[in-house]
Amino acid sequence: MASSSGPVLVIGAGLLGASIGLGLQHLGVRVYVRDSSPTTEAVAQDIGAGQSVRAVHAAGQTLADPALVVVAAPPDVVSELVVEALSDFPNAVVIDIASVKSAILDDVAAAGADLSRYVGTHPMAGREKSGPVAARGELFTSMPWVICPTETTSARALTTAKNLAVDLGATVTVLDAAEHDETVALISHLPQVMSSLLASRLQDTPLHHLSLSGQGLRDTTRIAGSDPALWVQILSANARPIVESLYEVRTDLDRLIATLENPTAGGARLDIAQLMAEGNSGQARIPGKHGGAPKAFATLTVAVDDTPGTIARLLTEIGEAGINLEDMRLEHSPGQPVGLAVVSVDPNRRDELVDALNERNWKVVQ
Ligand SMILES: NC(=O)c1ccc[n+]([C@@H]2O[C@H](COP(=O)([O-])OP(=O)(O)OC[C@H]3O[C@@H](n4cnc5c(N)ncnc54)[C@H](O)[C@@H]3O)[C@@H](O)[C@H]2O)c1
Ligand SMILES: O=C(O)C(=O)C[C@]1(C(=O)O)C=C[C@@H](O)C=C1
Repeated sequence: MASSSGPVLVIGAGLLGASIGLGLQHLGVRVYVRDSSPTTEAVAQDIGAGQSVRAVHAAGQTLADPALVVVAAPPDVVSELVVEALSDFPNAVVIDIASVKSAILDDVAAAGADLSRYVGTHPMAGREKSGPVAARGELFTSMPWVICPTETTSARALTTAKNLAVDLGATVTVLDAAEHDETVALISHLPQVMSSLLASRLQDTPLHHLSLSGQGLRDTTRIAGSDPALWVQILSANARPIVESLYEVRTDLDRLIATLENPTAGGARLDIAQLMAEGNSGQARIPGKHGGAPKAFATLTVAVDDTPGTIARLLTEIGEAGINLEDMRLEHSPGQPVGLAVVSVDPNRRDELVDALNERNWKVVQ
């Protein structure tokens, strides 16, 4: 049962707003969705993320007073929407979920709004896609959700924000806004910048070269597909800590360039090995699954026909074998009508899954 009580008004019914709406409605919490785009608002209603505010008004009905307002619009407009919501709904707790926190808090405070009912938050879950069509009610399951209260935040506002995160399956971490911004500069904003910079190198690469790309390039460029309009706002609102990280990257890049300019010089190979080893040790520190200690999963590779519905059938049959899928990625061989599904599972259940898939005539290749 949900701890959140409705109605919840979600302002900004895109990827994040509609995902929150979907998750809450699934728990039986009543949600309204509002968006500056009438079409987005209608789509969010159609996918089940909540009742469109325009549709409520068009039916001559009035909106029930929301207990919680979630501002899920792009960072640039969040503070004005928070201030407006605090004034329009004097009994509601108002939260936002933007990817930057200090600038928004400063603007809300500068507007003289009632800070006791406002909490800045940030779910550390998302996708490289925008809009309600990409929304998923399970987006937040087992993912961190940062909550940034201030000295003036009321106990009710803090509890309401925590309940929302927990209801949607997330794990709550409390940080102040400055520590949040410094942290995400390194673990979220720098990765986005590096992925975009890398992918921008590919703009003039001939297609027959790109068609040779393996999983490495796909892994490192997935988020380069993110919405530029959103990231302009995120990067410019958190510029200082991002610049600090970029200086450190520049030092490493200068070091690598100098070494590779003379790769046979004494000590050059050791320096390259050190840079790679430093990467190994940083990468090993990233927890495998959120909230728990890093865990090594066993993988197995299944050849799958490149036909509609095959992956869905594979996932269903893994589920029917009673084995929890921890991760999965798809690899494609250029020009081949088959793909490779690389499936990660508990090492103790791997052999059992291989047997179950073989019995069902799947081709387990590794
Ligand atoms: N995309 C992610 O991975 C991610 C993850 C965590 C947090 N966030 C944060 O969530 C927020 C929304 O991001 P998103 O990815 O859902 O973007 P999105 O583009 O999918 O959705 C944003 C929606 O806000 C609407 N909007 C814009 N101005 C508005 C206004 N004045 N009033 C009402 N609606 C308005 C847009 O029409 C759009 O539908 C951002 O603040 C972002 O920083 C994003
Ligand atoms: O997986 C992704 O698409 C993301 O990068 C999501 C991600 C992240 O860095 O983790 C991106 C920005 C948001 O503010 C929160 C989540």
